[in-house]
Amino acid sequence: MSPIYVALDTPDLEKAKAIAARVRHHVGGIKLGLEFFMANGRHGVHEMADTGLPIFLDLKLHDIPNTVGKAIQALRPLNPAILTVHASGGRAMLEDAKAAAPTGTKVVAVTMLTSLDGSDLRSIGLSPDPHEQVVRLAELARSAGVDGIVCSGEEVKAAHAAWKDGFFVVPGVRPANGPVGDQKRVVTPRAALDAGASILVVGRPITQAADPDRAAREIEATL
Ligand SMILES: O=c1ccn([C@@H]2O[C@H](COP(=O)(O)O)[C@@H](O)[C@H]2O)c(=O)[nH]1
Repeated sequence: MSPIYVALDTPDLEKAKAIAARVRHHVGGIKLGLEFFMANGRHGVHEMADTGLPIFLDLKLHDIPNTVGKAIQALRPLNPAILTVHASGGRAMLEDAKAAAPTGTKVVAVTMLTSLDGSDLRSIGLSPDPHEQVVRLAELARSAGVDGIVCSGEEVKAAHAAWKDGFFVVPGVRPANGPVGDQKRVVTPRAALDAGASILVVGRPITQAADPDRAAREIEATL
Protein backbone atom coordinates (compact mmCIF):
# COMPACT_ATOMS: atom_id res chain seq x y z
CA MET A 1 0.00 0.00 0.00
CA SER A 2 1.38 3.41 -0.98
CA PRO A 3 2.27 5.68 2.00
CA ILE A 4 1.05 8.71 0.02
CA TYR A 5 -2.15 10.43 1.10
CA VAL A 6 -3.19 12.96 -1.51
CA ALA A 7 -4.46 16.25 -0.03
CA LEU A 8 -7.54 17.22 -2.03
CA ASP A 9 -7.66 20.88 -1.05
CA THR A 10 -10.55 22.16 -3.10
CA PRO A 11 -14.13 23.23 -2.37
CA ASP A 12 -15.22 21.50 -5.58
CA LEU A 13 -16.55 17.99 -4.87
CA GLU A 14 -16.59 16.95 -8.52
CA LYS A 15 -12.99 18.08 -8.98
CA ALA A 16 -11.94 16.18 -5.84
CA LYS A 17 -13.65 13.05 -7.15
CA ALA A 18 -12.03 13.44 -10.57
CA ILE A 19 -8.51 13.76 -9.13
CA ALA A 20 -9.11 10.84 -6.76
CA ALA A 21 -10.21 8.69 -9.69
CA ARG A 22 -7.06 9.59 -11.64
CA VAL A 23 -4.53 8.97 -8.86
CA ARG A 24 -6.20 6.17 -6.92
CA HIS A 25 -3.75 3.45 -7.99
CA HIS A 26 -0.72 5.44 -6.81
CA VAL A 27 -1.92 6.68 -3.41
CA GLY A 28 -2.84 4.94 -0.18
CA GLY A 29 -5.56 7.35 0.89
CA ILE A 30 -7.27 10.71 0.56
CA LYS A 31 -6.76 13.66 2.90
CA LEU A 32 -9.70 16.05 3.23
CA GLY A 33 -9.07 19.32 5.04
CA LEU A 34 -10.89 22.46 6.05
CA GLU A 35 -11.34 23.83 2.52
CA PHE A 36 -13.12 20.67 1.36
CA PHE A 37 -15.07 20.11 4.59
CA MET A 38 -16.37 23.69 4.90
CA ALA A 39 -17.76 23.47 1.37
CA ASN A 40 -19.02 19.89 1.31
CA GLY A 41 -19.47 18.78 4.91
CA ARG A 42 -20.29 15.23 5.89
CA HIS A 43 -22.03 14.56 2.60
CA GLY A 44 -18.80 15.30 0.75
CA VAL A 45 -16.81 13.00 3.02
CA HIS A 46 -19.29 10.17 2.37
CA GLU A 47 -18.99 10.76 -1.37
CA MET A 48 -15.19 10.58 -1.22
CA ALA A 49 -15.34 7.44 0.92
CA ASP A 50 -17.18 5.81 -1.98
CA THR A 51 -13.82 5.76 -3.81
CA GLY A 52 -12.90 2.92 -1.44
CA LEU A 53 -9.73 4.72 -0.31
CA PRO A 54 -9.13 5.40 3.41
CA ILE A 55 -10.15 8.92 4.49
CA PHE A 56 -7.87 11.18 6.52
CA LEU A 57 -10.01 13.96 7.98
CA ASP A 58 -7.59 16.82 8.65
CA LEU A 59 -9.75 19.25 10.61
CA LYS A 60 -7.01 20.18 13.13
CA LEU A 61 -9.48 20.55 15.99
CA HIS A 62 -8.38 22.91 18.75
CA ASP A 63 -10.76 23.99 21.52
CA ILE A 64 -11.63 23.18 25.13
CA PRO A 65 -11.74 19.43 25.86
CA ASN A 66 -15.55 19.20 26.05
CA THR A 67 -16.02 20.94 22.71
CA VAL A 68 -13.42 18.85 20.90
CA GLY A 69 -14.78 15.63 22.40
CA LYS A 70 -18.35 16.49 21.34
CA ALA A 71 -17.20 17.55 17.87
CA ILE A 72 -15.46 14.19 17.41
CA GLN A 73 -18.56 12.36 18.66
CA ALA A 74 -20.52 14.17 15.94
CA LEU A 75 -17.96 12.99 13.37
CA ARG A 76 -18.10 9.34 14.49
CA PRO A 77 -20.46 8.20 11.69
CA LEU A 78 -17.79 9.22 9.16
CA ASN A 79 -15.40 6.71 10.70
CA PRO A 80 -12.23 8.33 9.30
CA ALA A 81 -9.01 6.34 9.21
CA ILE A 82 -7.12 9.35 10.59
CA LEU A 83 -8.28 12.54 12.36
CA THR A 84 -6.20 15.54 13.47
CA VAL A 85 -6.29 17.76 16.54
CA HIS A 86 -3.74 20.35 17.65
CA ALA A 87 -1.29 19.13 20.31
CA SER A 88 -1.21 22.64 21.79
CA GLY A 89 -4.84 22.14 22.89
CA GLY A 90 -3.27 20.37 25.87
CA ARG A 91 -3.37 17.01 27.62
CA ALA A 92 -7.05 16.95 28.63
CA MET A 93 -8.14 17.90 25.13
CA LEU A 94 -5.97 15.15 23.61
CA GLU A 95 -7.33 12.58 26.07
CA ASP A 96 -10.94 13.57 25.35
CA ALA A 97 -10.29 13.52 21.60
CA LYS A 98 -8.97 9.97 21.72
CA ALA A 99 -11.79 8.81 24.00
CA ALA A 100 -14.44 10.23 21.64
CA ALA A 101 -12.97 8.83 18.41
CA PRO A 102 -14.10 5.53 16.86
CA THR A 103 -11.84 2.62 17.87
CA GLY A 104 -10.34 2.26 14.42
CA THR A 105 -9.57 5.97 13.95
CA LYS A 106 -6.01 7.12 14.47
CA VAL A 107 -6.04 10.44 16.34
CA VAL A 108 -2.89 12.38 15.49
CA ALA A 109 -1.74 15.64 17.05
CA VAL A 110 -0.36 18.49 14.97
CA THR A 111 2.86 19.69 16.62
CA MET A 112 4.28 22.58 14.57
CA LEU A 113 2.76 23.44 11.21
CA THR A 114 5.16 22.87 8.31
CA SER A 115 4.41 26.43 7.13
CA LEU A 116 6.22 27.81 10.20
CA ASP A 117 9.90 28.19 10.99
CA GLY A 118 11.94 29.21 14.02
CA SER A 119 11.28 32.92 13.54
CA ASP A 120 7.51 32.25 13.54
CA LEU A 121 7.90 30.38 16.84
CA ARG A 122 9.74 33.36 18.30
CA SER A 123 7.02 35.74 17.09
CA ILE A 124 4.40 33.80 19.07
CA GLY A 125 6.54 33.77 22.19
CA LEU A 126 7.98 30.25 21.97
CA SER A 127 11.53 28.92 21.95
CA PRO A 128 12.69 29.26 18.32
CA ASP A 129 13.86 25.67 17.92
CA PRO A 130 11.47 23.51 15.82
CA HIS A 131 13.08 20.27 17.05
CA GLU A 132 12.54 21.25 20.68
CA GLN A 133 8.94 22.24 20.00
CA VAL A 134 8.10 19.06 18.07
CA VAL A 135 9.80 16.64 20.47
CA ARG A 136 8.14 18.28 23.49
CA LEU A 137 4.66 18.14 21.91
CA ALA A 138 5.27 14.59 20.68
CA GLU A 139 5.94 13.53 24.26
CA LEU A 140 2.73 15.24 25.37
CA ALA A 141 0.78 13.48 22.61
CA ARG A 142 2.31 10.08 23.45
CA SER A 143 1.61 10.39 27.16
CA ALA A 144 -1.97 11.60 26.51
CA GLY A 145 -2.69 8.37 24.61
CA VAL A 146 -3.21 9.55 21.05
CA ASP A 147 -1.80 7.53 18.16
CA GLY A 148 0.82 9.82 16.71
CA ILE A 149 1.75 13.26 15.52
CA VAL A 150 1.99 15.48 12.47
CA CYS A 151 5.42 17.05 12.01
CA SER A 152 7.81 17.95 9.21
CA GLY A 153 10.37 15.59 7.72
CA GLU A 154 13.06 17.60 9.48
CA GLU A 155 11.95 16.48 12.94
CA VAL A 156 10.43 13.07 12.31
CA LYS A 157 13.65 11.17 13.03
CA ALA A 158 14.02 12.71 16.49
CA ALA A 159 10.33 12.23 17.28
CA HIS A 160 10.40 8.62 16.08
CA ALA A 161 13.47 7.85 18.21
CA ALA A 162 11.49 8.86 21.28
CA TRP A 163 8.24 7.11 20.26
CA LYS A 164 9.04 3.84 18.51
CA ASP A 165 5.46 2.71 17.86
CA GLY A 166 4.04 6.16 17.14
CA PHE A 167 2.27 7.01 13.89
CA PHE A 168 4.05 9.83 12.06
CA VAL A 169 2.27 11.94 9.48
CA VAL A 170 4.57 14.13 7.38
CA PRO A 171 3.16 16.91 5.17
CA GLY A 172 5.28 19.59 3.50
CA VAL A 173 6.99 17.08 1.24
CA ARG A 174 8.21 18.18 -2.17
CA PRO A 175 9.93 16.45 -5.07
CA ALA A 176 13.54 17.68 -5.34
CA ASN A 177 13.62 21.26 -6.66
CA GLY A 178 9.80 21.50 -6.75
CA PRO A 179 8.07 24.78 -5.78
CA VAL A 180 7.54 24.93 -2.00
CA GLY A 181 4.71 27.51 -1.95
CA ASP A 182 3.84 28.49 1.62
CA GLN A 183 5.68 25.56 3.20
CA LYS A 184 8.86 26.37 5.15
CA ARG A 185 10.10 23.05 6.57
CA VAL A 186 10.25 20.86 3.49
CA VAL A 187 11.96 17.58 2.62
CA THR A 188 11.63 15.14 -0.28
CA PRO A 189 9.18 12.22 0.03
CA ARG A 190 12.09 9.73 0.07
CA ALA A 191 13.91 11.63 2.84
CA ALA A 192 10.73 11.79 4.96
CA LEU A 193 10.18 8.04 4.66
CA ASP A 194 13.82 7.26 5.42
CA ALA A 195 13.58 9.43 8.54
CA GLY A 196 10.59 7.47 9.88
CA ALA A 197 7.40 8.90 8.38
CA SER A 198 4.46 6.47 8.51
CA ILE A 199 2.56 8.34 5.80
CA LEU A 200 3.31 11.27 3.52
CA VAL A 201 0.79 14.01 2.75
CA VAL A 202 1.16 15.39 -0.77
CA GLY A 203 -1.16 18.07 -2.11
CA ARG A 204 -0.20 20.59 -4.76
CA PRO A 205 2.69 18.62 -6.30
CA ILE A 206 -0.03 16.18 -7.42
CA THR A 207 -3.25 18.21 -7.60
CA GLN A 208 -1.75 21.21 -9.47
CA ALA A 209 0.21 19.08 -11.91
CA ALA A 210 -0.87 19.06 -15.54
CA ASP A 211 -1.11 15.28 -15.22
CA PRO A 212 -1.91 14.35 -11.56
CA ASP A 213 -1.74 10.63 -12.29
CA ARG A 214 1.77 10.94 -13.71
CA ALA A 215 2.88 13.22 -10.84
CA ALA A 216 1.67 10.68 -8.26
CA ARG A 217 3.35 7.86 -10.17
CA GLU A 218 6.64 9.76 -10.34
CA ILE A 219 6.60 10.50 -6.61
CA GLU A 220 5.73 6.86 -5.84
CA ALA A 221 8.66 5.72 -7.99
CA THR A 222 11.09 7.62 -5.73
CA LEU A 223 9.97 5.76 -2.60
O1 LIG B 1 1.82 20.97 9.46
C1 LIG B 1 0.99 20.73 8.54
C2 LIG B 1 -0.21 20.11 8.77
C3 LIG B 1 -1.05 19.88 7.71
N1 LIG B 1 -0.74 20.27 6.46
C4 LIG B 1 -1.69 19.97 5.37
O2 LIG B 1 -1.05 19.13 4.41
C5 LIG B 1 -1.37 19.55 3.09
C6 LIG B 1 -0.12 19.93 2.36
O3 LIG B 1 -0.43 20.37 1.07
P1 LIG B 1 0.67 20.77 -0.01
O4 LIG B 1 -0.12 21.30 -1.14
O5 LIG B 1 1.42 19.51 -0.34
O6 LIG B 1 1.56 21.81 0.61
C7 LIG B 1 -2.39 20.68 3.21
O7 LIG B 1 -3.67 20.11 3.11
C8 LIG B 1 -2.19 21.20 4.62
O8 LIG B 1 -3.38 21.67 5.20
C9 LIG B 1 0.46 20.89 6.23
O9 LIG B 1 0.80 21.27 5.09
N2 LIG B 1 1.30 21.10 7.28
